[in-house]
Amino acid sequence: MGPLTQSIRELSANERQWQVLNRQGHCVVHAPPGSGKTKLLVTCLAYDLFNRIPEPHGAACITYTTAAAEELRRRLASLGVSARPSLFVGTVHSFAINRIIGPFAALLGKPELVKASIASDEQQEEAYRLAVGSRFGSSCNWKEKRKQIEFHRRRLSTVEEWNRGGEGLLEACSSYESLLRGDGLIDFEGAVAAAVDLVEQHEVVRRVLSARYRRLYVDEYQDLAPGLDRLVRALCLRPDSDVELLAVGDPGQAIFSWNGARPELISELSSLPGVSTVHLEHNYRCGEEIIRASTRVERVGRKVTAVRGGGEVLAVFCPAGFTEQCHQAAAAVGLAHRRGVPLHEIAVICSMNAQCREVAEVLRGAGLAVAVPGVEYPRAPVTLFVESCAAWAMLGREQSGHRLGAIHRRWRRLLGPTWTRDTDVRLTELLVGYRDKPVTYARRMLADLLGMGLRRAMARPAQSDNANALDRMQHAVELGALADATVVDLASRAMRRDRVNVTTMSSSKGLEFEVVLLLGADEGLMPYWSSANDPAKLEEDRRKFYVSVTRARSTVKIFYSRSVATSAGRAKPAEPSRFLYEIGLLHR
Ligand SMILES: Nc1ncnc2c1ncn2[C@@H]1O[C@H](COP(=O)(O)OP(=O)(O)OP(=O)(O)O)[C@@H](O)[C@H]1O
Repeated sequence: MGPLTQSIRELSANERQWQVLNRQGHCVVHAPPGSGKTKLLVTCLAYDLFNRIPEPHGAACITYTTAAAEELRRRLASLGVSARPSLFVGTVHSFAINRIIGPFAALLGKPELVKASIASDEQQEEAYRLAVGSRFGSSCNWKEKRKQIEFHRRRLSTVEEWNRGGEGLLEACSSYESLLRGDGLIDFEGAVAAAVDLVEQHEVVRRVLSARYRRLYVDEYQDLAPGLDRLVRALCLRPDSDVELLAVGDPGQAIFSWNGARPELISELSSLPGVSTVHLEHNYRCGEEIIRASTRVERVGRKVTAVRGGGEVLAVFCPAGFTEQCHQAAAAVGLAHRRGVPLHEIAVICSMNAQCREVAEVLRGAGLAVAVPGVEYPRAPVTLFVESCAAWAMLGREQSGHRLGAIHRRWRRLLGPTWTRDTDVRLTELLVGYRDKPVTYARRMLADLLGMGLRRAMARPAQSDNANALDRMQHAVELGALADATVVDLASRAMRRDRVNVTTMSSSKGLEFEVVLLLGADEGLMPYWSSANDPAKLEEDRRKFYVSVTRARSTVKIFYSRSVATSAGRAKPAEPSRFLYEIGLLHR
């Protein structure tokens, strides 16, 4: 039986998933953790492409982060879906830039958009500093103002909302955008806003997109800012555009409202005429006890039924502080591993990147292999490409799940106009060559790829984000934490095999592990100091805790110290996290 048939057969055993596979018209799926949202979305897309969307038509599948998009592509490939020009799988930014602005801006007489390059982090920082300084004076905390401005830009706020946000904010935003425009630049927020405008204002854009992408699939709807919601409404819910929508999400896992997301949009979407709603309730991932404990923390109040029995949730007190938590976590990893749990089935989750680095150091010191995705270098298309090259080269297609065809397509996208067929041949020869060499360092492989045209391609302005990620990867493999890493190490990062995953609570979203070790469960970190008096932020921290706990299949250990480290590094007494009481592990 092929993998798609197998997946469809599994869905058929669940009445509600089956209903979604056979839906007619727009459908919104609300579903708790582990209930198969992603599996359902990907299986529906694969099934529809084979059975309901004849070529040359296609579909668009949109999610929030590059890592989530990568996971969707991987799962689609494993179901036998191959690329077609009218199939888009990626982030909302990428859809806005490559599938809306790229094809339509010139046609509609917007030369400034056609020529604009994506601003690098440094260029954005410089423009924000200048714009905020000129409106609020140089003594103003420009980073704080930048956060506020970005929030409103992602929200596509109205003038009233901007004004409610604070005096002068909208002016500073206009001057930021005009500084970028003056330099021929645009940022992701600007690109999404421009794309929304093109789709909403121009019937021709809606008609062409509707013909090309017959169906639209959206993952993690609760985390997407209004920009995507506006695109969805314009493409799916207006009389002159008839793209069929399948959206999945969970307001109980919304953790990006601080960033402009509006989790209530998925419920609003559900209530629209012509949109059917399905609530999933079986959790296939977590043992029964984990579901019972986590349900005490979340506030959505829905029914979740366990498919698996067992599961354990424990608290571990480490009175000597966070460093002791790291050592205890290393011991817990060792114990689980000795009991037969592979290292990649163990996650150590912290609230901040700095803690991830600290615990990663301790784990490495204990002789454990560690993956800290996104901390040593960002997960961008180019760094994921390098990892997948290593995986294919060292492990082959069957074992790695990475296909040469997909690697070539990414290579072609990255090289852009500098790509030639010959570069595909050279890339293949290079990768095949590593298999015969005894040990090749990751820095050598990166140097080879850079020399084969990657460096030159990164000089294009549109690649500035990739270029930045690649610089950080280069630094990590030449001088940083990965200086001794080999191509095999890079391969296992792509596979996430045989190494403990260290990740932040936010980045743990969408992942699943046998064992989860959650560190830093003290007031001040969980929830954050700044959330304690802000009900909305407190709820978001609670949801992050809920997301982290529900990553585990069988064991969750939560570490606390009754103290937190100050910025000066001193231990300050703190209460255990209130979530430890709510989940039922501590009692007052
Ligand atoms: N009908 C099914 N039969 C068997 N297993 C299933 C079924 N549906 C989902 N699963 C399994 O449940 C697990 C969770 O699925 P998936 O990752 O798609 O859930 P999710 O809802 O996206 O989770 P989360 O929101 O927590 O990230 C996976 O291991 C998946 O294979």
